[in-house]
Amino acid sequence: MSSGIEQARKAAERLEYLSGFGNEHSSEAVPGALPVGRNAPQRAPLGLYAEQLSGSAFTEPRAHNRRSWLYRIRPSAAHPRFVRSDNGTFRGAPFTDQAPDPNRLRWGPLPEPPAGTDFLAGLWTLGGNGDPARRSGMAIHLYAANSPMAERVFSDADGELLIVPERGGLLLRTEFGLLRADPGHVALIPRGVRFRVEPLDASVRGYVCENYGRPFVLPDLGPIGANGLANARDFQAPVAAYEDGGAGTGTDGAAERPVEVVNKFCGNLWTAEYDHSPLDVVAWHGNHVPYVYDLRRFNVLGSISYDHPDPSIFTVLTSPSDTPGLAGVDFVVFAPRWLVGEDTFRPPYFHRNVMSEYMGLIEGAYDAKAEGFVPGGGSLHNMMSAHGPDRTTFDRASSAELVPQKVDNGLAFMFETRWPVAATAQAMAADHLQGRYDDVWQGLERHFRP
Ligand SMILES: O=C(O)Cc1cc(O)ccc1O
Ligand SMILES: [Fe+2]
Repeated sequence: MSSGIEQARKAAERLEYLSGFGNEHSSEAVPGALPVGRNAPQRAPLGLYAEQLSGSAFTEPRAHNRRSWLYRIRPSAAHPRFVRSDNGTFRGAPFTDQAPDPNRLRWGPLPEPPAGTDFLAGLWTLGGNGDPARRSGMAIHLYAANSPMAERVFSDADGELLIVPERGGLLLRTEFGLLRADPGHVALIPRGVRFRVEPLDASVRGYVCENYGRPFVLPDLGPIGANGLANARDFQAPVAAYEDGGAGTGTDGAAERPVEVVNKFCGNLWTAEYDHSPLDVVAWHGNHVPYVYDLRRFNVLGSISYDHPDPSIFTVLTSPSDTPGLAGVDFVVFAPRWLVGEDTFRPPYFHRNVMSEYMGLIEGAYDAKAEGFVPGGGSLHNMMSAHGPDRTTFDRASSAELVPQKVDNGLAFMFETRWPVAATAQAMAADHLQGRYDDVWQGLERHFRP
């Protein structure tokens, strides 16, 4: 095992977390670092600089207002000029490489990248919609990496990042502290928050939803009641931890080393070389914070009589738009559950949807597809494209004996967005784009006997 992985695993052992979604959390890595009773005392404790990070306009209603106060060794303003750097395979909206494609598309997993590829270099954009300069829309990325972001840090001004590991665990070192995300967990890095990723395994892979729109929140529960779906207390925010010096330093007074800070801004990467790590926040409080969530804690609800409910019942997080019920993007999980519907076609039904659906698979299989939809791969069923069970699944489910059935052989998810997803040129040219996806719906025979 490489010493990088060993170090990351050691740091990821027994992490402490703060529990709850959207809370006013607070944390200090050094006792007394957090000011009491005010945000900006004349002199912040311990010689720290006070700084606000605003994730919403100052004046947004309380229910949507997001900001955190950070108490740091250097103010974020102390940085040199950013210059454009190569975007590589990490692309931003507007996605105009290709005309948006109405066809059903499916990809296999990303190939293993060259040795020395870190999370940032390993990001590969499949497509998206909207415009980060308008703070609306989303992008779908995959990542494959095998190296730590050793001396570099990333932040995304364009949106928040929902990271969905599929293979291998990640240690996320953020301005707010450390998070661990293994396959089956998701991690969220809010807009503008600086972080580094260190793999906990030799080769890591997964998905990222970049949400340019309003921050993800828990969906309303309506008649479901006060509990269910993703429970707020299962979201975990980090406790304060800081680097004093270069990236990876944790001790007081270590020599400051240069750190490359990469910022994604309106679709492009910009880089500046700092003379210290910007992960130097000793204490913080607020509600604009990163978090992790274990998808296995999702409380799956469904039909206990008949029919297959719409998958909105599986929404973990939603990014609302100005139209009630119409999400910029929903994050939906298909977690282990019982199917008991009587006289019901139990797998996902055939349908055409005004919303666009990107699906990925974290492990196992998905109950609408017998084969070809594999962990690390993904499918895109764009606005109004006809999709549903493949032929094998249709035949099987149409004649299955309807005893109670546990679906527990996989963990799939969906990024469902209000606008069509335009794929990037690299996604349409990729070797791992499956050429004959349409065939899964071939041979669905005519059974009509009037
Ligand atoms: O597999 C899909 O296409 C996603 C999906 C799942 C489901 O249970 C119902 C509708 C739907 O679009
Ligand atoms: Fe669908």
